[in-house]
Amino acid sequence: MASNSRLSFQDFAAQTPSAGFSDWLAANAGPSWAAATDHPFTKAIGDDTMPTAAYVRYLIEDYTFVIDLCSTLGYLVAKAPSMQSKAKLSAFLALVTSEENDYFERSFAALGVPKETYQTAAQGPVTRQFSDLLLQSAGKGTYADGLACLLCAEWVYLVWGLREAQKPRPTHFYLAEWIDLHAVPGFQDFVGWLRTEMDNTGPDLDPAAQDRLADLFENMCRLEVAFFDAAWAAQDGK
Ligand SMILES: Cc1ncc(CO)c(N)n1
Repeated sequence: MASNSRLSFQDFAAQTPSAGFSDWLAANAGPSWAAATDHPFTKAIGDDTMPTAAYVRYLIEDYTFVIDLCSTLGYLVAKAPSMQSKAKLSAFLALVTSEENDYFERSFAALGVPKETYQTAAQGPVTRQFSDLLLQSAGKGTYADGLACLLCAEWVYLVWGLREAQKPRPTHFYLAEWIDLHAVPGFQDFVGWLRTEMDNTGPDLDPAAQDRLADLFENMCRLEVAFFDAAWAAQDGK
């Protein structure tokens, strides 16, 4: 929705007093939010119907994204206003650089992707846009700008992860563990904290800054969709 036709946070909060700033961001992103969280790629993970070539394409792109995600978290640790916020963000950074990195290494080994390939892969156009948006927002924007982008990326993954976690786990460990990484209580807590942090930060911003965050969040949703599409849509060809 263009910013001139969007429901302002003030009007949203007046209509829905129980909702927070993060609810406004997701509601504003409407169709893109739904397309990202319901993407067929995510359902194929849980249904164990993922074509191997599509998952390999996805994982190689995602590893380049995750490296940039770690840099983004570094920017946010620097900009976070309190020790508590720095602790939450750096704990997540520690997890991504250890447990999640280990997941990638084991998955690439199982899928026969050599180290040289995934460590030096050039980003495709969608991943580059995606990483640029995250890095620019967190690096050059305000703490709230970077937070809005990170919230979108992690919340989208929590929503599909929790939904797919209700199905029996796929047999391939790299599919099963990708669901669990995004559905375990620790990840639920982190996304819950991101929402609370956004809910505490957003309402005090001026309306122009609030609109900027809504644009960032919506653009992130669109890029999440494009990211899944890029791995998924090419599957017939390869
Ligand atoms: C594209 C993308 N978005 C979000 C996440 C969750 O960190 C991820 N791994 N990849």
